[in-house]
Amino acid sequence: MQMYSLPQTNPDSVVLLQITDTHLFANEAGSLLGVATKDSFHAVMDAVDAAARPFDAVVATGDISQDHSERSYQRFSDGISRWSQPCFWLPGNHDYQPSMSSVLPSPQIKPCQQVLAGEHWQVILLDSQVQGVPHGELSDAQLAMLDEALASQPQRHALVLLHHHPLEAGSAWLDQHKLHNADAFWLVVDKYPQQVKAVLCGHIHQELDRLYHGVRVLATPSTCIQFQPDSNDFALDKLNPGWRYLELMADGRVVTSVSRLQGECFAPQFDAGGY
Ligand SMILES: Nc1ncnc2c1ncn2[C@@H]1O[C@@H]2COP(=O)(O)O[C@H]2[C@H]1O
Ligand SMILES: [Fe+2]
Repeated sequence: MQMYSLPQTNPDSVVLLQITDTHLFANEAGSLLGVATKDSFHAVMDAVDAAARPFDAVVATGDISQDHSERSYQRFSDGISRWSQPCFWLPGNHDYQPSMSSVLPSPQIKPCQQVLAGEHWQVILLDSQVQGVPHGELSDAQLAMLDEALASQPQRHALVLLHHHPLEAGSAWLDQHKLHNADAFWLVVDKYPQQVKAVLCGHIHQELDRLYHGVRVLATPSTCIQFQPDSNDFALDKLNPGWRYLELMADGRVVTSVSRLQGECFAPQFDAGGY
């Protein structure tokens, strides 16, 4: 298990910026259902800069690329190089790990599964990808890694990151693409009820904040298209692209909020194709 230590710059908390489901293409004009994903990603980064809220690291929770290309990962890396903070990423169902790892080693993007975040927290990054299909599954090795990371740091609060949602989010079409062995995941998490404070996902392209097994499960809007909550059939939402801040407090609380681009922008075209 590769580990990285993120220094505590503020005595009260460590702040993470989550960016998810950028769905970038090699082609800079590449679009998903009419949304040019490079442009929406850059608009999100511009809005993060305009907000001027300090953060200690970026976490990217999968579907970084839409087309498997090395160029799309380079595009992500080039984009976030405007920031000096380190970035931790994990794969989603659309990612292609040989291309992802071709961007590494990068001075900014750290290939690690365990981040010791300041003095009080650890962030654990899981790979729930099953190559070629939209649903997720955690291998025995990933489950063992989660167990080991939690067992190794009993004094630290834990934030667990994975692409796929480990619960029913409420949309039948999306819930068939959830983490299929969620029960096995929760069996491990349930062994550490004092430690795991939150689970953070991407994949569902919508905001979610729900208590499950006594743990806060969070999901976050994509930087491109949004899926409509509680829709049993595939449906796009008109909400704007977004991102999330997570403030990991010394006492174990997670203070978190989602932000979105303002004004009318990046409206998807329902008949544009592209998936
Ligand atoms: N019209 C659709 N109906 C069902 N599934 C879809 C549709 N469009 C896309 N998907 C898949 O559902 C996945 C959910 O989010 P992803 O970004 O992983 O990518 C999506 C596609 O793989
Ligand atoms: Fe996605």
